[in-house]
Amino acid sequence: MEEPPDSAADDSGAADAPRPGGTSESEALLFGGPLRYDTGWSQHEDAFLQLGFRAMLTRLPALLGASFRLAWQADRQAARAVLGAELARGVAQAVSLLAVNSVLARLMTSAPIADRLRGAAPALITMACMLCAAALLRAASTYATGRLEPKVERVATEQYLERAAAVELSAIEDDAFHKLLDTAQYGAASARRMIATATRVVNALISLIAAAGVLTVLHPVLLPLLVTMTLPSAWSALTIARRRYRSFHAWVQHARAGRLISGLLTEAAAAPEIRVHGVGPFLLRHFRSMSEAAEEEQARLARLAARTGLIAAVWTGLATAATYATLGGLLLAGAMALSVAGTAVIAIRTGAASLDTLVLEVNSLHEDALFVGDLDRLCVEAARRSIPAGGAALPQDPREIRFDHVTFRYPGTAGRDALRDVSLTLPTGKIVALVGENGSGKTTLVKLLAGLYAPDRGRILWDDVDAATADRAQLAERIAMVAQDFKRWPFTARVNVAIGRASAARTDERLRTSLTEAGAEPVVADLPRGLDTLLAKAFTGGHELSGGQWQRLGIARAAYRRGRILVVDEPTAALDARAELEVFEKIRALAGTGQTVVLITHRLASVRHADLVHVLDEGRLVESGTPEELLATGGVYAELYALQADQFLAR
Ligand SMILES: Nc1ncnc2c1ncn2[C@@H]1O[C@H](COP(=O)(O)OP(=O)(O)OP(=O)(O)O)[C@@H](O)[C@H]1O
Repeated sequence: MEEPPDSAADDSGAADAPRPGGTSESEALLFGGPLRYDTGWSQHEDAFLQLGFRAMLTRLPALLGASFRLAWQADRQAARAVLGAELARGVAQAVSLLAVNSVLARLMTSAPIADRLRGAAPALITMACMLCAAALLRAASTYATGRLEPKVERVATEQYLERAAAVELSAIEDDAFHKLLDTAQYGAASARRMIATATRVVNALISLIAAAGVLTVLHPVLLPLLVTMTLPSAWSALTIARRRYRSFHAWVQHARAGRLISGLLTEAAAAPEIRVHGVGPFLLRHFRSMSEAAEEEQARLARLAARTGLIAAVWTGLATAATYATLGGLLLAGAMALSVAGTAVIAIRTGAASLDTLVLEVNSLHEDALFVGDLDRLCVEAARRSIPAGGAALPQDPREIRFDHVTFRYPGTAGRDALRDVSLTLPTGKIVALVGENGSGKTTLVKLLAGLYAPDRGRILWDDVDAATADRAQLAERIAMVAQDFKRWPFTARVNVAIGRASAARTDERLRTSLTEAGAEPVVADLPRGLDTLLAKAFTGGHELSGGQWQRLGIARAAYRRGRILVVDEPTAALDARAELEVFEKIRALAGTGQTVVLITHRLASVRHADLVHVLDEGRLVESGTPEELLATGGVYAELYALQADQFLAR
């Protein structure tokens, strides 16, 4: 639906970014209201957009420097080759222009033609040599640029992915950060383009300096005329590029929503519901509506680009006429020799072409730099929001983990806290169950325990060490987690288990033990290629598992991790009764080996074996105790327990 602009000079108006003004009612329905176009980053954008032509030229050295730095980072040898070849090519072009001047001067004398030709021969030979050298240098530069470009893109993409993977979970869930991720993803492709553009800028700059130098020597009035001829295209290119960039930013979330809908239509997970519930036409309708809004914006940009281009063309025409009229005037007044006028025409044409190229390429460079700027901003923002490195060491064998008056609300959510003033202990080496109705805060509590979020108020203490000051890598090291929606990696069964500790060397023994601990051996035994079966149906040879089978692999993954604290969130939701019993047996056995188990489940019969139960209700801790104590007290736990038991007794 949308791609980044690829050239500032592209005046076709096929700009990619639609305008949110066209958001249709149906989209509003789909998204529960008009899409919110966050302006969190717009101050930066505006700063870029306010740049005029002069400011753009002033920024040129910095832009060229940035391109060169990128190239240097990616491949020093190729960067050196490109720069050297382009500089030498510019010099060759300048020398050949001077040679042209010399040829014309020799030819336009009153000497006999043979003498004139003989006189012009050295300059002609120089010119031919320079043209050959320029062609060779161009080939060298093309080869080196071709080698350099993909490397630059890879380095920039790696930078993007590395930073994105290192930020806190709260950043990944933040829509403003997502918008930045969206725009910054084009930074890598832009960085790639900047290399070729920068080489063209360097080249055009050198030939322009040569042409301008020659013109200034010929007649001082010629240089301003050359500049006047080129100003209109500069203005037009800059105006169009700025419009495109502004539009791109305004529409980036709309475009993401459009991609999301089209992705849903082809995604395997949504396929059954699309077919049974007939969701296809509904999604298609919204896709069309959103695309039409985007098309309107593209048409608007095309209309404006056409108008701007036309104004620039008229202006250029007038300036060109004025230039040639001036040349004619100078000739008529006898202020200029015919040979000089001939060289001037060639120099004006070369100079105008170079200036034109320069303006367009600087503009492209500037536009690409805006996207690379987005990537830079992402890096800065990601560094600000990255998971901190280092910190206090956690106790080797803590006696307990204590939540001390912990209050937490998800960032950006209005309404109630997910956890409110919760104080509880998780004794190590025991099975602790968290119980409560949907939305009571159980999953939130374990996410805080794992360091995925920090409390807004209160502390989480590992003995006496506050987790907020602790080394996060060490904290993560201690935790193994089977989340409710654990990732079903589209890799082999082997990798799906071993990814629990991706940094460890994979050993078959460790794999087998983990599979046994999770009761997942029969799952693997049933797979056509055992552990080497690809668990991604969309690929050749791929195989799909049932929900319960996946769940056992998920538990095997957590077992493989060997974290001191095992968090299992609804581990048996997809398991049949026999498998459920078996899994709880295994979990109990893990606690027997000294591992702490934090168990979240709605199956209260399974909670009976827990050493301690904490009951949450609307984010508050309402009861704590052993299952027997809680049953005896007759509180929330006893009530929920009785409700479930009644279902078996009721006829
Ligand atoms: N990522 C999130 N962003 C914003 N709010 C969230 C997020 N995850 C959960 N919540 C909200 O926090 C509250 C507690 O949710 P939580 O997932 O901790 O409940 P739970 O007890 O685990 O529920 P369940 O039994 O349904 O799994 C709910 O009101 C929920 O809407």
